Amino acid sequence: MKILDGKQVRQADAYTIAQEPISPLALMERAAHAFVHWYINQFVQTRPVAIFCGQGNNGGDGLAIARILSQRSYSIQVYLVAHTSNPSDDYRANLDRLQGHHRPILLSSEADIPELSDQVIIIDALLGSGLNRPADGLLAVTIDKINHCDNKKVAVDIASGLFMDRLNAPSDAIVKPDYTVSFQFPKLPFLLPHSAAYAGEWHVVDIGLAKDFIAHCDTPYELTDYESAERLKKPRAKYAHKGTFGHALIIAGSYGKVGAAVLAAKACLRAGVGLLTLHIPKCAYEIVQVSVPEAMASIDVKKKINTLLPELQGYTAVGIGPGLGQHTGTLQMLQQLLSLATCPLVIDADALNLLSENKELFGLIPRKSILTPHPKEFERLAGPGRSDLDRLHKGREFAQKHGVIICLKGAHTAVIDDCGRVYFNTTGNPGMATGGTGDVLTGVITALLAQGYSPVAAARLGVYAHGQAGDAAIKKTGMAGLTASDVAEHLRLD
Ligand SMILES: NC(=O)C1=CN([C@@H]2O[C@H](COP(=O)(O)OP(=O)(O)OC[C@H]3O[C@@H](n4cnc5c(N)ncnc54)[C@H](O)[C@@H]3O)[C@@H](O)[C@H]2O)[C@@H](O)CC1
Ligand SMILES: Nc1ncnc2c1ncn2[C@@H]1O[C@H](COP(=O)(O)OP(=O)(O)O)[C@@H](O)[C@H]1O
Ligand SMILES: [K+]
Repeated sequence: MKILDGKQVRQADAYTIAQEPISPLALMERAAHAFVHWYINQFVQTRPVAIFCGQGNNGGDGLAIARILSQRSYSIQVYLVAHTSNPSDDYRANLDRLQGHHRPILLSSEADIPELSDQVIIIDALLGSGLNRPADGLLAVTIDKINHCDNKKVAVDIASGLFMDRLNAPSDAIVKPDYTVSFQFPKLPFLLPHSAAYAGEWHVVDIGLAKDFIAHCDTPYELTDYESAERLKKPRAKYAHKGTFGHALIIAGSYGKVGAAVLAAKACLRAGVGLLTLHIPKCAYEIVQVSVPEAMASIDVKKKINTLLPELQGYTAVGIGPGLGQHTGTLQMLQQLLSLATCPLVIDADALNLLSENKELFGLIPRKSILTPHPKEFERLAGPGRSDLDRLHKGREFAQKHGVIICLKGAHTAVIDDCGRVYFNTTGNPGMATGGTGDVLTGVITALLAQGYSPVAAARLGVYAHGQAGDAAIKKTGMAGLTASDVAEHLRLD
Protein backbone atom coordinates (compact mmCIF):
# COMPACT_ATOMS: atom_id res chain seq x y z
CA MET A 1 0.00 0.00 0.00
CA LYS A 2 1.41 3.36 -1.01
CA ILE A 3 1.78 6.39 1.23
CA LEU A 4 1.06 9.62 -0.62
CA ASP A 5 1.91 13.17 0.41
CA GLY A 6 -0.75 15.87 0.81
CA LYS A 7 -0.35 17.20 -2.72
CA GLN A 8 -0.66 13.72 -4.23
CA VAL A 9 -3.78 12.99 -2.15
CA ARG A 10 -5.39 16.17 -3.53
CA GLN A 11 -4.39 15.10 -7.05
CA ALA A 12 -5.88 11.63 -6.49
CA ASP A 13 -9.07 13.33 -5.29
CA ALA A 14 -9.26 15.64 -8.31
CA TYR A 15 -8.49 12.81 -10.76
CA THR A 16 -11.21 10.60 -9.25
CA ILE A 17 -13.73 13.44 -9.35
CA ALA A 18 -12.96 14.11 -13.04
CA GLN A 19 -12.53 10.53 -14.29
CA GLU A 20 -15.13 8.51 -12.44
CA PRO A 21 -16.87 11.01 -12.57
CA ILE A 22 -18.20 11.82 -9.11
CA SER A 23 -19.04 15.12 -7.46
CA PRO A 24 -16.82 16.25 -4.55
CA LEU A 25 -19.90 16.12 -2.31
CA ALA A 26 -20.65 12.51 -3.31
CA LEU A 27 -17.00 11.61 -2.68
CA MET A 28 -17.26 13.15 0.79
CA GLU A 29 -20.42 11.11 1.37
CA ARG A 30 -18.54 7.96 0.35
CA ALA A 31 -15.73 8.83 2.78
CA ALA A 32 -18.25 9.44 5.57
CA HIS A 33 -19.94 6.07 4.88
CA ALA A 34 -16.53 4.34 4.94
CA PHE A 35 -15.83 5.94 8.32
CA VAL A 36 -19.25 4.98 9.70
CA HIS A 37 -18.85 1.40 8.47
CA TRP A 38 -15.67 1.16 10.55
CA TYR A 39 -17.23 3.02 13.49
CA ILE A 40 -20.34 0.85 13.90
CA ASN A 41 -18.19 -2.29 14.00
CA GLN A 42 -16.24 -0.70 16.83
CA PHE A 43 -18.75 1.12 19.04
CA VAL A 44 -22.28 0.18 20.08
CA GLN A 45 -25.31 2.46 19.58
CA THR A 46 -25.70 3.03 23.30
CA ARG A 47 -22.50 5.11 23.47
CA PRO A 48 -23.39 8.77 22.74
CA VAL A 49 -21.18 10.54 20.19
CA ALA A 50 -19.74 14.09 20.35
CA ILE A 51 -18.50 15.24 16.94
CA PHE A 52 -16.17 18.26 16.89
CA CYS A 53 -16.13 19.87 13.43
CA GLY A 54 -14.05 22.57 11.80
CA GLN A 55 -15.11 24.32 8.61
CA GLY A 56 -12.94 22.66 5.97
CA ASN A 57 -13.66 19.33 4.29
CA ASN A 58 -12.63 17.44 7.41
CA GLY A 59 -15.43 19.28 9.23
CA GLY A 60 -17.67 18.47 6.24
CA ASP A 61 -16.86 14.78 6.76
CA GLY A 62 -17.73 15.19 10.44
CA LEU A 63 -21.15 16.65 9.60
CA ALA A 64 -21.90 13.87 7.09
CA ILE A 65 -20.77 11.27 9.67
CA ALA A 66 -23.08 12.89 12.25
CA ARG A 67 -26.06 12.65 9.88
CA ILE A 68 -25.39 9.03 8.93
CA LEU A 69 -24.85 7.98 12.56
CA SER A 70 -28.05 9.73 13.61
CA GLN A 71 -29.92 7.89 10.84
CA ARG A 72 -28.57 4.68 12.38
CA SER A 73 -30.03 5.66 15.75
CA TYR A 74 -26.79 6.75 17.40
CA SER A 75 -27.28 9.65 19.82
CA ILE A 76 -25.10 12.47 18.43
CA GLN A 77 -24.15 16.05 19.28
CA VAL A 78 -22.15 18.20 16.86
CA TYR A 79 -19.91 21.02 18.16
CA LEU A 80 -18.70 23.55 15.58
CA VAL A 81 -15.58 25.68 15.81
CA ALA A 82 -15.62 28.61 13.40
CA HIS A 83 -12.00 29.17 12.33
CA THR A 84 -12.23 30.60 8.83
CA SER A 85 -14.18 33.26 6.96
CA ASN A 86 -14.20 30.90 4.00
CA PRO A 87 -15.74 27.52 4.93
CA SER A 88 -15.49 24.84 2.23
CA ASP A 89 -18.45 24.33 -0.14
CA ASP A 90 -18.94 20.75 0.96
CA TYR A 91 -18.86 21.76 4.61
CA ARG A 92 -21.72 24.21 3.87
CA ALA A 93 -23.61 21.60 1.88
CA ASN A 94 -23.36 19.08 4.73
CA LEU A 95 -24.40 21.69 7.27
CA ASP A 96 -27.55 22.19 5.17
CA ARG A 97 -28.10 18.46 4.92
CA LEU A 98 -27.93 18.12 8.70
CA GLN A 99 -30.82 20.55 9.18
CA GLY A 100 -33.97 18.73 10.19
CA HIS A 101 -31.87 15.93 11.69
CA HIS A 102 -29.88 17.76 14.31
CA ARG A 103 -28.97 21.21 15.65
CA PRO A 104 -25.19 21.74 16.03
CA ILE A 105 -23.80 23.81 18.92
CA LEU A 106 -21.43 26.63 17.93
CA LEU A 107 -18.45 27.00 20.26
CA SER A 108 -17.49 30.67 20.52
CA SER A 109 -15.27 30.61 23.59
CA GLU A 110 -13.58 28.24 25.98
CA ALA A 111 -16.57 28.43 28.30
CA ASP A 112 -18.77 26.83 25.62
CA ILE A 113 -16.64 23.68 25.43
CA PRO A 114 -18.76 20.99 27.09
CA GLU A 115 -17.92 18.62 29.94
CA LEU A 116 -18.65 15.16 28.56
CA SER A 117 -19.69 12.04 30.45
CA ASP A 118 -17.19 9.13 30.22
CA GLN A 119 -19.51 7.12 28.00
CA VAL A 120 -19.31 9.67 25.17
CA ILE A 121 -17.10 8.83 22.19
CA ILE A 122 -15.39 11.89 20.69
CA ILE A 123 -15.06 12.14 16.92
CA ASP A 124 -12.40 14.64 15.92
CA ALA A 125 -13.20 16.37 12.61
CA LEU A 126 -11.76 19.80 13.39
CA LEU A 127 -8.89 19.87 10.91
CA GLY A 128 -7.67 17.35 8.37
CA SER A 129 -5.00 17.16 5.73
CA GLY A 130 -5.56 20.83 4.82
CA LEU A 131 -3.71 22.00 7.94
CA ASN A 132 -1.44 24.84 6.82
CA ARG A 133 -0.28 26.25 10.18
CA PRO A 134 -0.32 25.02 13.77
CA ALA A 135 -3.74 25.17 15.41
CA ASP A 136 -4.15 28.20 17.67
CA GLY A 137 -6.88 30.24 19.40
CA LEU A 138 -10.13 28.42 20.11
CA LEU A 139 -9.07 25.46 17.96
CA ALA A 140 -6.00 24.92 20.14
CA VAL A 141 -8.03 25.34 23.32
CA THR A 142 -10.63 22.83 22.09
CA ILE A 143 -7.87 20.35 21.15
CA ASP A 144 -6.32 20.77 24.57
CA LYS A 145 -9.67 20.19 26.28
CA ILE A 146 -10.33 17.09 24.16
CA ASN A 147 -6.91 15.73 25.11
CA HIS A 148 -7.65 16.25 28.79
CA CYS A 149 -10.79 14.07 28.67
CA ASP A 150 -10.47 10.36 29.31
CA ASN A 151 -13.14 9.65 26.68
CA LYS A 152 -12.33 7.40 23.72
CA LYS A 153 -11.37 9.55 20.74
CA VAL A 154 -11.48 8.79 17.03
CA ALA A 155 -9.81 11.10 14.51
CA VAL A 156 -11.33 11.46 11.06
CA ASP A 157 -8.57 11.02 8.45
CA ILE A 158 -5.79 12.52 10.61
CA ALA A 159 -5.63 13.95 14.13
CA SER A 160 -6.45 17.66 14.12
CA GLY A 161 -3.27 19.72 14.29
CA LEU A 162 -0.95 16.96 12.97
CA PHE A 163 0.93 17.91 9.81
CA MET A 164 0.95 15.28 7.13
CA ASP A 165 4.22 16.10 5.42
CA ARG A 166 6.30 18.08 7.88
CA LEU A 167 7.28 18.05 11.51
CA ASN A 168 5.20 19.65 14.20
CA ALA A 169 6.85 21.72 16.92
CA PRO A 170 6.71 20.15 20.39
CA SER A 171 4.36 22.92 21.58
CA ASP A 172 1.75 22.42 18.80
CA ALA A 173 -1.82 21.59 19.81
CA ILE A 174 -2.62 18.17 18.33
CA VAL A 175 -5.41 15.75 19.19
CA LYS A 176 -4.15 12.49 20.73
CA PRO A 177 -6.70 9.99 19.46
CA ASP A 178 -7.17 6.36 20.44
CA TYR A 179 -7.93 5.61 16.81
CA THR A 180 -7.43 7.28 13.46
CA VAL A 181 -9.57 6.25 10.50
CA SER A 182 -7.53 7.39 7.53
CA PHE A 183 -8.99 7.75 4.05
CA GLN A 184 -7.47 5.49 1.36
CA PHE A 185 -3.83 5.84 2.47
CA PRO A 186 -1.84 5.77 5.70
CA LYS A 187 0.01 8.99 6.43
CA LEU A 188 3.75 9.28 7.01
CA PRO A 189 3.53 10.51 10.65
CA PHE A 190 1.62 7.32 11.60
CA LEU A 191 4.83 5.39 10.96
CA LEU A 192 7.29 7.52 12.93
CA PRO A 193 7.89 7.13 16.68
CA HIS A 194 7.68 10.85 17.54
CA SER A 195 4.13 11.14 16.19
CA ALA A 196 2.79 7.72 17.24
CA ALA A 197 0.78 9.32 20.07
CA TYR A 198 -1.06 11.43 17.47
CA ALA A 199 -2.09 8.43 15.37
CA GLY A 200 -3.26 5.94 18.00
CA GLU A 201 -4.37 2.66 16.49
CA TRP A 202 -4.76 3.61 12.85
CA HIS A 203 -6.93 2.02 10.20
CA VAL A 204 -7.15 2.74 6.51
CA VAL A 205 -10.57 2.69 4.85
CA ASP A 206 -11.14 2.50 1.11
CA ILE A 207 -13.03 5.51 -0.27
CA GLY A 208 -12.71 4.39 -3.90
CA LEU A 209 -10.08 6.85 -5.17
CA ALA A 210 -8.99 5.99 -8.73
CA LYS A 211 -6.84 2.82 -8.70
CA ASP A 212 -5.04 3.72 -11.95
CA PHE A 213 -3.96 7.06 -10.53
CA ILE A 214 -2.67 5.40 -7.37
CA ALA A 215 -0.83 2.72 -9.36
CA HIS A 216 1.07 5.37 -11.33
CA CYS A 217 1.68 7.74 -8.44
CA ASP A 218 5.38 8.01 -7.69
CA THR A 219 6.08 8.05 -3.97
CA PRO A 220 9.14 6.91 -2.03
CA TYR A 221 6.96 5.53 0.77
CA GLU A 222 5.07 2.25 0.88
CA LEU A 223 3.87 -0.29 3.42
CA THR A 224 4.77 -3.95 3.49
CA ASP A 225 1.33 -5.26 4.38
CA TYR A 226 -0.19 -8.74 4.14
CA GLU A 227 -0.94 -8.49 0.40
CA SER A 228 2.49 -7.21 -0.59
CA ALA A 229 4.23 -9.80 1.62
CA GLU A 230 2.18 -12.58 0.01
CA ARG A 231 3.16 -11.29 -3.44
CA LEU A 232 6.84 -11.46 -2.50
CA LYS A 233 6.70 -15.12 -1.43
CA LYS A 234 8.00 -17.89 -3.67
CA PRO A 235 6.28 -21.28 -3.38
CA ARG A 236 8.42 -24.38 -2.68
CA ALA A 237 8.28 -26.64 -5.74
CA LYS A 238 7.22 -30.28 -5.35
CA TYR A 239 10.51 -31.72 -6.67
CA ALA A 240 12.69 -29.26 -4.81
CA HIS A 241 15.65 -30.61 -2.84
CA LYS A 242 17.88 -29.05 -0.20
CA GLY A 243 20.18 -27.71 -2.89
CA THR A 244 17.30 -25.67 -4.26
CA PHE A 245 17.15 -23.51 -1.18
CA GLY A 246 20.71 -22.35 -1.01
CA HIS A 247 23.54 -22.66 1.47
CA ALA A 248 23.85 -19.88 4.02
CA LEU A 249 26.93 -19.00 6.02
CA ILE A 250 26.43 -17.13 9.28
CA ILE A 251 29.49 -15.74 11.02
CA ALA A 252 28.49 -15.06 14.61
CA GLY A 253 29.18 -15.51 18.30
CA SER A 254 32.02 -14.91 20.72
CA TYR A 255 32.71 -16.07 24.26
CA GLY A 256 29.65 -15.06 26.33
CA LYS A 257 27.55 -14.34 23.21
CA VAL A 258 27.18 -17.76 21.63
CA GLY A 259 23.42 -17.47 22.15
CA ALA A 260 23.26 -14.82 19.42
CA ALA A 261 24.74 -17.32 16.93
CA VAL A 262 22.28 -20.01 18.05
CA LEU A 263 19.28 -17.68 17.66
CA ALA A 264 20.35 -16.53 14.20
CA ALA A 265 20.92 -20.15 13.16
CA LYS A 266 17.55 -21.39 14.41
CA ALA A 267 15.78 -18.55 12.63
CA CYS A 268 17.71 -19.16 9.42
CA LEU A 269 16.57 -22.80 9.40
CA ARG A 270 12.94 -21.91 10.20
CA ALA A 271 13.02 -19.43 7.30
CA GLY A 272 13.55 -22.29 4.88
CA VAL A 273 17.25 -22.35 4.01
CA GLY A 274 18.49 -25.59 2.36
CA LEU A 275 21.80 -25.80 4.20
CA LEU A 276 23.36 -23.73 6.94
CA THR A 277 26.93 -23.44 8.12
CA LEU A 278 27.75 -21.44 11.22
CA HIS A 279 31.25 -20.02 11.56
CA ILE A 280 31.96 -19.84 15.30
CA PRO A 281 34.87 -19.69 17.76
CA LYS A 282 36.03 -22.96 19.31
CA CYS A 283 34.21 -22.29 22.58
CA ALA A 284 30.87 -22.40 20.74
CA TYR A 285 31.37 -25.77 19.08
CA GLU A 286 29.53 -28.07 21.51
CA ILE A 287 26.85 -25.53 22.29
CA VAL A 288 25.99 -25.13 18.62
CA GLN A 289 26.10 -28.82 17.77
CA VAL A 290 23.76 -29.63 20.63
CA SER A 291 21.34 -26.73 20.31
CA VAL A 292 21.16 -26.54 16.49
CA PRO A 293 22.01 -30.03 15.22
CA GLU A 294 20.73 -29.16 11.73
CA ALA A 295 23.54 -26.64 11.21
CA MET A 296 27.09 -27.50 10.15
CA ALA A 297 29.88 -25.85 12.07
CA SER A 298 32.97 -24.13 10.72
CA ILE A 299 35.34 -23.66 13.63
CA ASP A 300 37.63 -20.68 13.99
CA VAL A 301 41.25 -21.08 15.07
CA LYS A 302 40.57 -18.87 18.07
CA LYS A 303 38.87 -20.09 21.20
CA LYS A 304 36.77 -17.05 22.04
CA ILE A 305 36.37 -14.96 18.88
CA ASN A 306 36.07 -15.28 15.13
CA THR A 307 39.16 -14.22 13.20
CA LEU A 308 39.64 -16.50 10.23
CA LEU A 309 37.37 -16.09 7.22
CA PRO A 310 36.25 -19.50 5.93
CA GLU A 311 36.42 -20.32 2.21
CA LEU A 312 33.41 -18.52 0.71
CA GLN A 313 32.87 -20.73 -2.31
CA GLY A 314 29.56 -22.56 -2.36
CA TYR A 315 27.64 -20.20 -0.11
CA THR A 316 24.67 -18.36 -1.65
CA ALA A 317 24.43 -15.78 1.15
CA VAL A 318 26.52 -14.68 4.10
CA GLY A 319 25.26 -13.08 7.33
CA ILE A 320 27.68 -11.57 9.81
CA GLY A 321 27.35 -9.82 13.13
CA PRO A 322 25.26 -11.37 15.91
CA GLY A 323 27.32 -11.67 19.08
CA LEU A 324 30.55 -11.17 17.12
CA GLY A 325 32.39 -8.80 19.47
CA GLN A 326 34.64 -6.03 18.21
CA HIS A 327 38.15 -7.42 18.53
CA THR A 328 40.89 -6.39 16.10
CA GLY A 329 41.15 -9.92 14.73
CA THR A 330 37.43 -9.90 14.01
CA LEU A 331 37.74 -6.54 12.27
CA GLN A 332 40.42 -7.95 9.98
CA MET A 333 38.14 -10.87 9.16
CA LEU A 334 35.27 -8.49 8.36
CA GLN A 335 37.53 -6.45 6.10
CA GLN A 336 38.56 -9.61 4.27
CA LEU A 337 34.92 -10.67 3.89
CA LEU A 338 33.96 -7.29 2.43
CA SER A 339 36.81 -7.52 -0.07
CA LEU A 340 36.26 -11.14 -1.13
CA ALA A 341 32.47 -11.57 -1.05
CA THR A 342 30.89 -12.08 -4.44
CA CYS A 343 27.34 -12.09 -3.10
CA PRO A 344 25.44 -9.47 -1.07
CA LEU A 345 25.86 -9.79 2.69
CA VAL A 346 23.62 -9.32 5.71
CA ILE A 347 25.51 -7.11 8.14
CA ASP A 348 24.24 -6.71 11.69
CA ALA A 349 25.14 -5.81 15.27
CA ASP A 350 28.89 -5.81 16.03
CA ALA A 351 29.74 -6.03 12.34
CA LEU A 352 27.91 -2.71 11.95
CA ASN A 353 29.69 -1.29 14.99
CA LEU A 354 33.05 -2.31 13.52
CA LEU A 355 32.10 -0.56 10.28
CA SER A 356 31.12 2.58 12.21
CA GLU A 357 34.52 2.60 13.90
CA ASN A 358 36.23 2.14 10.54
CA LYS A 359 34.24 4.22 8.09
CA GLU A 360 36.96 3.87 5.44
CA LEU A 361 35.56 0.34 4.94
CA PHE A 362 32.19 1.63 3.69
CA GLY A 363 33.48 1.61 0.13
CA LEU A 364 34.18 -2.14 0.33
CA ILE A 365 30.61 -3.16 1.23
CA PRO A 366 29.29 -5.28 -1.66
CA ARG A 367 26.43 -3.55 -3.49
CA LYS A 368 22.95 -4.46 -2.35
CA SER A 369 24.17 -5.82 0.95
CA ILE A 370 21.58 -5.55 3.72
CA LEU A 371 22.47 -3.58 6.86
CA THR A 372 20.15 -4.08 9.84
CA PRO A 373 20.88 -1.32 12.39
CA HIS A 374 18.72 -0.44 15.37
CA PRO A 375 18.52 3.36 15.90
CA LYS A 376 21.69 3.53 18.01
CA GLU A 377 23.68 1.46 15.51
CA PHE A 378 22.39 3.65 12.70
CA GLU A 379 23.44 6.76 14.57
CA ARG A 380 26.95 5.31 14.88
CA LEU A 381 26.99 4.61 11.14
CA ALA A 382 25.49 7.83 9.79
CA GLY A 383 25.54 10.34 12.64
CA PRO A 384 22.68 11.55 14.84
CA GLY A 385 19.35 12.61 13.32
CA ARG A 386 17.55 15.70 14.65
CA SER A 387 14.22 13.83 14.40
CA ASP A 388 12.76 10.54 13.18
CA LEU A 389 12.07 12.19 9.84
CA ASP A 390 15.65 13.42 9.64
CA ARG A 391 16.90 9.92 10.47
CA LEU A 392 14.74 8.54 7.67
CA HIS A 393 16.21 11.07 5.23
CA LYS A 394 19.70 10.16 6.43
CA GLY A 395 18.86 6.47 5.87
CA ARG A 396 17.73 7.20 2.31
CA GLU A 397 20.90 9.17 1.60
CA PHE A 398 23.13 6.49 3.10
CA ALA A 399 21.43 3.66 1.18
CA GLN A 400 21.75 5.51 -2.14
CA LYS A 401 25.29 6.71 -1.55
CA HIS A 402 26.63 3.27 -0.62
CA GLY A 403 24.32 1.18 -2.83
CA VAL A 404 23.00 -0.85 0.12
CA ILE A 405 19.67 -1.81 1.65
CA ILE A 406 19.05 -0.62 5.19
CA CYS A 407 16.58 -2.11 7.64
CA LEU A 408 16.12 0.72 10.12
CA LYS A 409 14.69 -1.35 12.96
CA GLY A 410 11.88 -0.22 15.22
CA ALA A 411 8.14 -0.56 15.73
CA HIS A 412 7.59 0.06 11.99
CA THR A 413 10.97 -1.08 10.65
CA ALA A 414 11.80 0.88 7.50
CA VAL A 415 13.42 -1.15 4.73
CA ILE A 416 15.22 1.42 2.57
CA ASP A 417 16.47 0.28 -0.81
CA ASP A 418 19.46 1.54 -2.77
CA CYS A 419 17.20 3.92 -4.76
CA GLY A 420 15.95 5.50 -1.53
CA ARG A 421 12.50 3.85 -1.56
CA VAL A 422 11.14 3.15 1.90
CA TYR A 423 8.95 0.18 2.84
CA PHE A 424 7.48 0.41 6.33
CA ASN A 425 6.68 -2.85 8.06
CA THR A 426 3.23 -3.48 9.55
CA THR A 427 3.82 -6.51 11.78
CA GLY A 428 5.43 -6.92 15.19
CA ASN A 429 4.70 -5.71 18.70
CA PRO A 430 6.45 -4.16 21.71
CA GLY A 431 7.03 -7.65 23.15
CA MET A 432 9.82 -7.85 20.57
CA ALA A 433 11.78 -5.15 22.34
CA THR A 434 13.87 -7.82 24.05
CA GLY A 435 17.45 -9.05 23.60
CA GLY A 436 18.11 -11.38 20.69
CA THR A 437 15.18 -10.57 18.39
CA GLY A 438 17.58 -8.71 16.08
CA ASP A 439 19.76 -11.84 15.83
CA VAL A 440 16.66 -13.76 14.77
CA LEU A 441 16.03 -11.18 12.04
CA THR A 442 19.56 -11.59 10.69
CA GLY A 443 18.98 -15.34 10.42
CA VAL A 444 15.69 -14.88 8.56
CA ILE A 445 17.01 -12.39 6.02
CA THR A 446 20.16 -14.46 5.40
CA ALA A 447 17.96 -17.52 4.76
CA LEU A 448 15.84 -15.66 2.20
CA LEU A 449 18.89 -14.23 0.41
CA ALA A 450 20.39 -17.75 0.28
CA GLN A 451 17.19 -19.04 -1.33
CA GLY A 452 17.52 -16.59 -4.19
CA TYR A 453 15.20 -13.80 -3.09
CA SER A 454 16.43 -10.41 -4.32
CA PRO A 455 18.00 -8.37 -1.51
CA VAL A 456 15.05 -5.96 -1.31
CA ALA A 457 12.51 -8.82 -1.30
CA ALA A 458 14.57 -10.72 1.30
CA ALA A 459 14.69 -7.64 3.55
CA ARG A 460 10.99 -6.77 3.18
CA LEU A 461 9.69 -10.32 3.53
CA GLY A 462 12.18 -11.14 6.30
CA VAL A 463 11.17 -8.12 8.36
CA TYR A 464 7.48 -8.85 7.76
CA ALA A 465 7.75 -12.56 8.68
CA HIS A 466 9.84 -11.73 11.76
CA GLY A 467 7.13 -9.36 13.05
CA GLN A 468 4.42 -11.84 12.15
CA ALA A 469 6.24 -14.51 14.19
CA GLY A 470 6.34 -12.11 17.15
CA ASP A 471 2.59 -11.51 16.76
CA ALA A 472 1.88 -15.24 16.63
CA ALA A 473 4.12 -15.95 19.63
CA ILE A 474 2.50 -13.43 22.00
CA LYS A 475 -0.78 -15.32 21.72
CA LYS A 476 0.96 -17.95 23.88
CA THR A 477 3.46 -15.91 25.87
CA GLY A 478 1.92 -12.45 26.19
CA MET A 479 4.06 -9.39 25.40
CA ALA A 480 6.21 -9.33 28.53
CA GLY A 481 6.88 -13.07 28.33
CA LEU A 482 8.03 -13.04 24.71
CA THR A 483 11.62 -14.18 24.12
CA ALA A 484 13.70 -14.14 20.95
CA SER A 485 13.58 -17.96 20.95
CA ASP A 486 9.76 -17.75 20.80
CA VAL A 487 10.03 -15.47 17.76
CA ALA A 488 12.35 -17.96 16.02
CA GLU A 489 10.02 -20.85 16.83
CA HIS A 490 6.95 -19.10 15.44
CA LEU A 491 8.47 -18.17 12.08
CA ARG A 492 6.33 -19.25 9.14
CA LEU A 493 7.34 -18.36 5.65
CA ASP A 494 4.46 -20.10 3.86
N1 LIG B 1 -9.19 12.19 -0.84
C1 LIG B 1 -9.50 12.30 0.41
O1 LIG B 1 -8.74 11.84 1.21
C2 LIG B 1 -10.75 12.97 0.82
C3 LIG B 1 -10.65 13.82 1.88
N2 LIG B 1 -11.69 14.37 2.48
C4 LIG B 1 -11.50 15.21 3.67
O2 LIG B 1 -10.94 16.44 3.34
C5 LIG B 1 -9.99 16.80 4.31
C6 LIG B 1 -9.12 17.87 3.77
O3 LIG B 1 -9.96 18.97 3.58
P1 LIG B 1 -9.47 20.44 3.52
O4 LIG B 1 -8.42 20.57 2.49
O5 LIG B 1 -10.66 21.31 3.44
O6 LIG B 1 -8.72 20.61 4.90
P2 LIG B 1 -9.21 20.86 6.39
O7 LIG B 1 -10.49 20.20 6.68
O8 LIG B 1 -8.05 20.52 7.21
O9 LIG B 1 -9.48 22.43 6.48
C7 LIG B 1 -8.74 23.36 5.81
C8 LIG B 1 -9.28 24.74 6.14
O10 LIG B 1 -8.86 25.08 7.43
C9 LIG B 1 -7.98 26.19 7.35
N3 LIG B 1 -6.89 25.91 8.25
C10 LIG B 1 -5.81 25.13 8.04
N4 LIG B 1 -5.03 25.12 9.13
C11 LIG B 1 -5.66 25.91 10.04
C12 LIG B 1 -5.33 26.29 11.36
N5 LIG B 1 -4.24 25.86 11.96
N6 LIG B 1 -6.16 27.10 12.02
C13 LIG B 1 -7.28 27.53 11.43
N7 LIG B 1 -7.64 27.22 10.19
C14 LIG B 1 -6.83 26.41 9.50
C15 LIG B 1 -7.54 26.29 5.91
O11 LIG B 1 -7.19 27.60 5.59
C16 LIG B 1 -8.79 25.81 5.21
O12 LIG B 1 -9.74 26.81 5.15
C17 LIG B 1 -9.33 15.48 4.63
O13 LIG B 1 -8.62 15.47 5.82
C18 LIG B 1 -10.55 14.58 4.69
O14 LIG B 1 -11.12 14.62 5.97
C19 LIG B 1 -13.03 13.87 2.15
O15 LIG B 1 -13.99 14.77 2.40
C20 LIG B 1 -13.16 13.40 0.74
C21 LIG B 1 -12.01 12.70 0.13
N1 LIG C 1 7.99 -1.80 19.84
C1 LIG C 1 8.31 -2.67 18.87
N2 LIG C 1 7.38 -3.09 17.99
C2 LIG C 1 7.69 -3.96 17.01
N3 LIG C 1 8.94 -4.49 16.83
C3 LIG C 1 9.89 -4.11 17.66
C4 LIG C 1 9.64 -3.19 18.72
N4 LIG C 1 10.80 -2.99 19.39
C5 LIG C 1 11.73 -3.76 18.77
N5 LIG C 1 11.19 -4.43 17.74
C6 LIG C 1 11.91 -5.33 16.80
O1 LIG C 1 12.78 -6.19 17.53
C7 LIG C 1 14.05 -6.28 16.90
C8 LIG C 1 15.12 -5.76 17.88
O2 LIG C 1 16.37 -5.84 17.28
P1 LIG C 1 17.72 -5.35 18.02
O3 LIG C 1 17.51 -4.02 18.66
O4 LIG C 1 18.84 -5.52 17.08
O5 LIG C 1 17.82 -6.44 19.20
P2 LIG C 1 19.02 -7.38 19.63
O6 LIG C 1 20.29 -6.64 19.32
O7 LIG C 1 18.84 -7.57 21.10
O8 LIG C 1 18.90 -8.65 18.88
C9 LIG C 1 13.94 -5.46 15.61
O9 LIG C 1 13.63 -6.30 14.53
C10 LIG C 1 12.81 -4.49 15.90
O10 LIG C 1 12.15 -4.09 14.73
K1 LIG D 1 -9.34 15.37 12.18
